[in-house]
Amino acid sequence: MTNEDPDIFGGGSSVLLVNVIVNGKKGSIYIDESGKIGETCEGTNAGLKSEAEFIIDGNGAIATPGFTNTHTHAAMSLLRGYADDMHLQQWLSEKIWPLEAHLTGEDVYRGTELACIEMIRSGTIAFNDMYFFMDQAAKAVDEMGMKAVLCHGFIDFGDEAKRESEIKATEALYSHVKGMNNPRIKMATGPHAPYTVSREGLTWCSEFSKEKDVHLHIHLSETETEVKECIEQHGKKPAELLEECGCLTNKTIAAHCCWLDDAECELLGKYGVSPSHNPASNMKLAGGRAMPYQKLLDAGANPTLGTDGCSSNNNLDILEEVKFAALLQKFFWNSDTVLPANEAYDMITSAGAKALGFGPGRIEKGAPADIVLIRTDVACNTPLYNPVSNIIYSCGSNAVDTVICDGRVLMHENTIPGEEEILKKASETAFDLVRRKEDAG
Ligand SMILES: O=c1[nH]cnc2c1ncn2[C@@H]1O[C@H](CO)[C@@H](O)[C@H]1O
Ligand SMILES: [Zn+2]
Repeated sequence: MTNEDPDIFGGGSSVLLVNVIVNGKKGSIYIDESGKIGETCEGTNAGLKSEAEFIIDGNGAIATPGFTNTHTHAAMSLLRGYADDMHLQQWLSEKIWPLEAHLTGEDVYRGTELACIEMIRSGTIAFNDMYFFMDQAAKAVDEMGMKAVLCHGFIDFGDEAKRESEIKATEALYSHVKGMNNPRIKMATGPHAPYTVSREGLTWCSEFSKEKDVHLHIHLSETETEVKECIEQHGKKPAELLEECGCLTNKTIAAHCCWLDDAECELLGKYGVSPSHNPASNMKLAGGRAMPYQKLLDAGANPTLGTDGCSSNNNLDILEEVKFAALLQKFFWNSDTVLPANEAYDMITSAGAKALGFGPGRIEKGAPADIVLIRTDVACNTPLYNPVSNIIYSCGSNAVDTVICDGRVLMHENTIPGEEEILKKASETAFDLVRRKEDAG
């Protein structure tokens, strides 16, 4: 790749990608100033070449639609390696929540910047994020040039005063994101889970989402214990409770979904929910069951893929995650044909983009130019019988060379502007957070 001009990172320019493999053929892609794909064609298309402000020579790279991570807690990047090898409830209540009590907006800003670096490096262009101080997460996403759906993690534990403050935080995020007027950034409601949010809280979130036409992002049936407790407390299974509270729609993204039974899968299918499979987190926290991917797909749901946060993963590498997904599904359901490479690829491209409402997740005329170049002059892509197979089963994020989101180049020739400073600041911020917690006893 030839273009050395640092302005290539500025955005708002027309870009011609030449010498790439696009939709299975050698060709080129023209990106217009508005960040949309103008044309894709075979050959180098000299006509368009003269118009483009920047030309990126892909050197035979695979041009793939950028990837979408449909469940994470981006700023938990600061908690990477802070508490490992524990049981989920103990991990949350004894380690994670006490540390999160000391989080500041500045921490979330720095942690989200770090998360964006990691995601861009694995070819991710969009993510679905649940955390706190989300105005600061929005600032980081805006600056890093990615797309995101952001929600405040709404937890009321049945307490009315707490519920009121969570409602205020959700409304404030709505106004803030609306005021940013950035089409790459959306907000959602974020009822954390059926075991941390009351019926009233779940209902408020679903009504707010419908009224404002925004997504709803929730954890669902991650562990067997929470399913048992839900039945004891509410006399219903978790997905049934969500249906009753109006939380199941085609704008709902439900993370984990491990312990859903057949009838619950049918419910998610009926409403066109997007489940987010999080295999690394489920394996690490020993959830004991993999998401029933095939049942959800057959029922009409839109299965997608998420990494979960860096404290249960411990990275945000979607290429690592997608391989885990394809392998875990086969292993757990004892079927060597479940979740084949092309379906795993759909999960991180078209299905993910559909879940978050960020275009078709395909490289086609008129679509947002969300394009990733994956090198082919590397061992993991040699030989290149089947690009999709290699992307899912053999490529690591070290093969990701260039990342373009809405026509803006976020990484080129493996370089992301400002990366060194972002890593340094994130590391300082993380140690400072832990120090504040220890000082407070
Ligand atoms: O795997 C998980 N299950 C449940 N909660 C989680 C998981 N990972 C992170 N969080 C928690 O969700 C909240 C988001 O606002 C945070 O408290 C975060 O620690
Ligand atoms: Zn989560």
